[in-house]
Amino acid sequence: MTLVLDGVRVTHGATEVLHGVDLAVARDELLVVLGPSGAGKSTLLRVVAGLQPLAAGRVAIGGRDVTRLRPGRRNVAMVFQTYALFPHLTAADNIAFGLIVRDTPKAEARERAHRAATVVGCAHLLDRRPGQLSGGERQRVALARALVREPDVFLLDEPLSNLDAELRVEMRAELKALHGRVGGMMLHVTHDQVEALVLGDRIAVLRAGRIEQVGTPDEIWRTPATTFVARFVGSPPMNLLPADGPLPGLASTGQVIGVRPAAVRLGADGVAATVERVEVVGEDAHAYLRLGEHPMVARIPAADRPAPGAQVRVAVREADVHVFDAVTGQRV
Ligand SMILES: Nc1ncnc2c1ncn2[C@@H]1O[C@H](COP(=O)(O)OP(=O)(O)OP(=O)(O)O)[C@@H](O)[C@H]1O
Repeated sequence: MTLVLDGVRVTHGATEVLHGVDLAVARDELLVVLGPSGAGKSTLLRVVAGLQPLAAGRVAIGGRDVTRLRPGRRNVAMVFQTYALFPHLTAADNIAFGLIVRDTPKAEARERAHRAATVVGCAHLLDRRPGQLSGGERQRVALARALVREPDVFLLDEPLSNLDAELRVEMRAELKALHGRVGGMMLHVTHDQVEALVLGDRIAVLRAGRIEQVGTPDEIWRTPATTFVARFVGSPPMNLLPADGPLPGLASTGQVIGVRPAAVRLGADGVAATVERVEVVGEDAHAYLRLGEHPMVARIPAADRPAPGAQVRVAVREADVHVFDAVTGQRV
């Protein structure tokens, strides 16, 4: 079972929002679509769900061309950012709803709803209505509702974004564990790079309707294909400097060098820099430096941080340098 998008183009009037997207999701793969707001992530999910007409291209699930199939005939289930639960129905009825409308006998629907709720850890909440549930509990009910239909593809549209930070981290881990238990193809959309790195078997980075890179979290992190990916994944973002800038000899003219903040070393040797400001984030500090006209940020242990205004020296190991083409932004 695979999901394949082939040359998918979507237009809204004169605006093209997906420019010929090719993407394949393997059997039992959790693929995260990562990109900034407006990149076309939700549109991509809607394409798979059958909610979005295509200007060109095709969608196949398990070798079957579903491009022209109605949403109800595709065997996909979507979990929305807002959960979209029916407020007047209990959790049990919300979960069973998709089965009931497909004429599943009531007793069987209840039984399957209970099983799905047990898998996601909300079996004790089945008699409550959405208004009596917390955000995280609603999230579980929405997941159970998707799960109960045993879909070929799960589509998750920023399902964690309405949760507070602590719960988001907890549900993120649970979602990954859930996928480990139930398998199936999951397409999970987020603009949160940490979520993508933690959750994804692979990540597709989407920018302005085009896929910039598809790879494992490790590949995306270690070998970003473009300057966009390099800066979008990582916080603070990767430093980019011209090859003939303050750290010469690391690349050729016409190239850009990239250095992750954690790879910037402050010490006795190297290029002179001024500390403009310092942010302390728990054990870490982000030192915002200026090397002549070029800004640079270093991530260092908070205990070693210099004072604002201090003069420091900056060194970078060659092995830590990423090189990109200055014009195309592509990795060299
Ligand atoms: N019905 C529409 N008519 C015109 N433009 C639209 C329509 N729906 C979406 N768009 C545009 O298509 C682009 C992609 O939207 P989409 O919602 O897919 O982005 P996204 O990456 O999911 O963003 P976000 O993270 O903010 O939800 C945006 O520029 C948006 O303004």
